[in-house]
Amino acid sequence: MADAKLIDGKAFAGGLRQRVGAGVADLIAKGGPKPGLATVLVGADPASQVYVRSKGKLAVELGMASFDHQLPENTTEAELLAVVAQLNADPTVNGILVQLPLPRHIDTAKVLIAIDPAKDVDGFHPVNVGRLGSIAPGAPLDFPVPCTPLGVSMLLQDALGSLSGLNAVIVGRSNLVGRPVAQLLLRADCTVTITHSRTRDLPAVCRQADILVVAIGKTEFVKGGWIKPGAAVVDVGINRIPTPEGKSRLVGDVAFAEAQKVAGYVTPVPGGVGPMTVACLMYNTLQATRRVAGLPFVAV
Ligand SMILES: Nc1nc(=O)c2c([nH]1)NC[C@@H]1CN(c3ccc(C(=O)N[C@@H](CCC(=O)O)C(=O)O)cc3)C=[N+]21
Ligand SMILES: [Mg+2]
Repeated sequence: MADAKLIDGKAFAGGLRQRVGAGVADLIAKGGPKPGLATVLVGADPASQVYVRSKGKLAVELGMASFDHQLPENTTEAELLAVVAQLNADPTVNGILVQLPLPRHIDTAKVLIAIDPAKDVDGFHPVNVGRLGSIAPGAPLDFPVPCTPLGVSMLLQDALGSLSGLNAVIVGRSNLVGRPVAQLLLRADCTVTITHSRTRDLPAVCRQADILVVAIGKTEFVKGGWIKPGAAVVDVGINRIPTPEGKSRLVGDVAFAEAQKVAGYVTPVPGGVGPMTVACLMYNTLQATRRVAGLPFVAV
């Protein structure tokens, strides 16, 4: 069988970013507000600093305002909640992203519920989780949807066209990825199975999948023999592993070389889902700004 087609997330994200940039220019040209994205990072984790910086940089490239808040590791929950309240009240801020994970002494759920749902560009507020959890098949996504799952569904729709009736198996049940991916694929009329660490005979369940989405956080966990020939495999994993030269490289949750021999489509790591996450954050920030300006929902 021929090797799988590569799903080029980096290229698709480039196009999406361009469309978002055009949407920002159009909004401002019509007298609308300049979209503003605030990122909040607690602590000095170097990888998190890189992500937050790249988000701020991209926002500015697309014509948005960027507000970066770096707080020390020992920030109290009350102090973080005060920052969130200040951003909620600031009319120049349309999107708020609190980088996760937060330090252990802070209650993440308490922080996420404090974010104004209209500014919740991660889609993690319970109101937005509930909207996605009760969406009708094919109904418009006219509220913030978690960025990585939104990116996954865009890539699948671009690669496969209609997803109607396909068997989708999701490996991983996190609130950040697995569950919202399941909701989006159910909306797209897939038959959805969510698997996890207690699933019996996981390889056999995976082999039923026309669409296999893997978000489990374990390096090269899914093997080639778990994949149905011709399936579309989306690898959400981002595992940083050391190289013999003392550097590090990114590896996914799927054994890529094996998958490539069996699958019909596969996303690479890096260059697959990761760039879509950041582009979808920009998309959500534009859409949040259009909504406060009272403009109708249009997908870009
Ligand atoms: N509130 C919140 N929202 C998030 O969306 C969020 C978060 N917290 N915490 C951390 C994770 C991680 N994350 C990534 C975004 C982009 C890439 C990305 O662009 N990856 C590139 C490679 C980047 C590199 O080389 O390091 C790629 O896969 O090609 C990766 C990871 C967003 N996250
Ligand atoms: Mg996100």
